[in-house]
Amino acid sequence: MIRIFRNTDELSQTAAEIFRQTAQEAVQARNKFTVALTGGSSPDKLYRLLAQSPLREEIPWEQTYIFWGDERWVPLSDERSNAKMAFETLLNHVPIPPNQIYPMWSDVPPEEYAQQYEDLLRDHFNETNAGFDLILLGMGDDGHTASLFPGTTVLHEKERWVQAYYLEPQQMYRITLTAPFINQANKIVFLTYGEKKTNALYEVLEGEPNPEKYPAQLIQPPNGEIIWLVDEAAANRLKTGI
Ligand SMILES: O=C1O[C@H](COP(=O)(O)O)[C@@H](O)[C@H](O)[C@H]1O
Repeated sequence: MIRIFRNTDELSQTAAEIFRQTAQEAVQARNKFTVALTGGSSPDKLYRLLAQSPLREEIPWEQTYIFWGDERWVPLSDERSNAKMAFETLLNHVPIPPNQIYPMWSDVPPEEYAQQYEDLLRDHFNETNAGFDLILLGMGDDGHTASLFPGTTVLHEKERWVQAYYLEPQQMYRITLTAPFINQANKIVFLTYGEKKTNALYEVLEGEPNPEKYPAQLIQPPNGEIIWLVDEAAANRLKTGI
């Protein structure tokens, strides 16, 4: 499903509403809500909304478990850290038990840590016997999502849930959930806005299949729901929904 908004306020408000509703439904069904956060700049407004009344009081934070879809391999104090941004805008302001928040740390070698994070996820989901209730994703101007960048070997991963690799153009390690694992989620919500994303959004949603160049095309949950929340600027070249 693609939903197009006039501005980022309306888009973020809808994303916050989906978050609230999904959390409440998951807790009702399993007494637990498990979500993977996205990094980058796109979720900033959403996170701030979730931390404010009335949504703050309506979300079952005590039963919420927070993971990340990807991370830049930097310490939590680094401005580029996806987790730092989420703590500052959201997690420091809501009553989630700290032991239910799982940032991707950078204090052991990245490949080793990727395996540890995968083990953590496998333990978590073995207990509940369910996939993520919700994965939030952004999309870069180049069509990457999470840390699934164009032309990288992680795009071909079939078995692993989490992988780390050196991203040469950015001269840094990245750690990311893999596409097959993301696709096991019950619900995936993309937040995509701004005219810089117009071309990539068109290619991902309506262009020829080419996930090597536009990795967000890999995100197609066979059993889950996928919702693209986009603004008019990003949707400018789309035929669908306009
Ligand atoms: O590097 C990243 O970029 C994408 C997109 O970021 P945005 O600033 O365009 O929203 C983001 O989804 C990902 O988590 C992040 O690591």
